[in-house]
Amino acid sequence: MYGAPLSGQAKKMMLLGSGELGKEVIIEAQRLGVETIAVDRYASAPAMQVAHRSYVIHMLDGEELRRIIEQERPDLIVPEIEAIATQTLVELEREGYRVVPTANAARLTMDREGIRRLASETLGLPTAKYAFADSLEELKAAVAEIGTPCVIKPIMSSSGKGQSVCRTPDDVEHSWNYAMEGGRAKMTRVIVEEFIRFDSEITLLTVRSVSGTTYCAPIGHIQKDGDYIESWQPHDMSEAQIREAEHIAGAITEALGGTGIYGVELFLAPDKVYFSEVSPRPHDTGMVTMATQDLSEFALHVRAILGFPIPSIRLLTPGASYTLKADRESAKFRIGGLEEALAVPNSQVRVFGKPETKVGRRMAVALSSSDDVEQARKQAKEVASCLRIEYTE
Ligand SMILES: Nc1ncnc2c1ncn2[C@@H]1O[C@H](COP(=O)(O)OP(=O)(O)OP(=O)(O)O)[C@@H](O)[C@H]1O
Ligand SMILES: NCC(=O)N[C@@H]1O[C@H](COP(=O)([O-])[O-])[C@@H](O)[C@H]1O
Ligand SMILES: [Mg+2]
Repeated sequence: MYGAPLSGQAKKMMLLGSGELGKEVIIEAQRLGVETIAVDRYASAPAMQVAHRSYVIHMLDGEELRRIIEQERPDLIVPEIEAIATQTLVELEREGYRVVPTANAARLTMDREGIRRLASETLGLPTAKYAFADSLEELKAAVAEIGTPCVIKPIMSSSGKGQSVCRTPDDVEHSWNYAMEGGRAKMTRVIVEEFIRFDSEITLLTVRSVSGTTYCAPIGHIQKDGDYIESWQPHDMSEAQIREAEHIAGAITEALGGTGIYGVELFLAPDKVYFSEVSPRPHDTGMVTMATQDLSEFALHVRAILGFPIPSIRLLTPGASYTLKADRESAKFRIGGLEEALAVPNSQVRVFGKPETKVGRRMAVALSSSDDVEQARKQAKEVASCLRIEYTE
């Protein structure tokens, strides 16, 4: 039971991170009458444009984070990105605040080391071989141990930032410099991972709610330079692969605990399913669920974290998503081609409303549905190809 937004008796949700995924979370929360507060490092972020209030703070600064949380006293603190002062969230949770799904899940997934050690060393889940390094010298030794090709990533980064494939020992220095430029926090540690030659990769959206643990139909996706380009649902998998994928997703989400949606990323190799990483929140490749499921991943997250039941999740149709990315930096641009894009049948577009473009920044996504998943992929790609960014400065 809760009162109307802004009445003083409302259920208050504070989102830490206000990008395209958070925007949809806020919309779903408002559909259930929740008061919403959006926080991010820059003004006019997508979720801020639909929230009741917003704040611009440096979310890696524990003091700033605590100040805003104590001022607002939200019922739910919902991390939307990894780069947050998670130690402060752990303390606030101890003091009685509710962090989604748990402060410990946010802490462990904030850096690749925490979640990788939990998955591999504590739970014994299959992962690529890995090692960590804090300097170029250590990285050379780590690459020699793992072998080439290998993948090198800052331990704190997302959407492929600072990530590169190291093909020969001669590439190590370049990979190190690239990781140092791309990492989010002032952290120099990197992870080196064995390069997995997978046939395909998926996100298994896993929902933990009062109704138990439920798995959405697997989402296949293609990534370029560590960032997602297109996704589709369902992805064709054998029974054995589905069983193994659900086993891995069940184990990692059980260990992280709490309620909400998790995006479990898995690599499908001919004879093995590998755990890659997990988001304790909606996943970018899961935007496709806005076109395919009765409850999108955002609706599921909100329902689960509010403690409401999720008796069923229905895949209504196969579907696909395809991203629109910027190719230069600009604060003056327009997004065009919507007339042509929306003329493609069974298709939709989400324009995120980000105030600035950057090289590789995701600005919009095309969504399509069809009885046939391959047809849906073609349509989504066609829709995205109609969209264009016109830079006016
Ligand atoms: N060990 C690996 N072997 C082969 N490919 C890999 C490996 N690690 C990562 N990749 C490729 O790079 C992509 C991005 O990697 P990863 O998910 O670790 O990065 P990320 O920055 O956390 O991305 P996001 O935040 O978008 O999930 C993977 O989806 C996969 O396509
Ligand atoms: N893979 C993670 C992911 O997709 N996160 C989404 O991108 C936003 C940041 O975008 P920006 O870097 O363009 O500001 C985040 O706020 C989240 O919505
Ligand atoms: Mg990933």
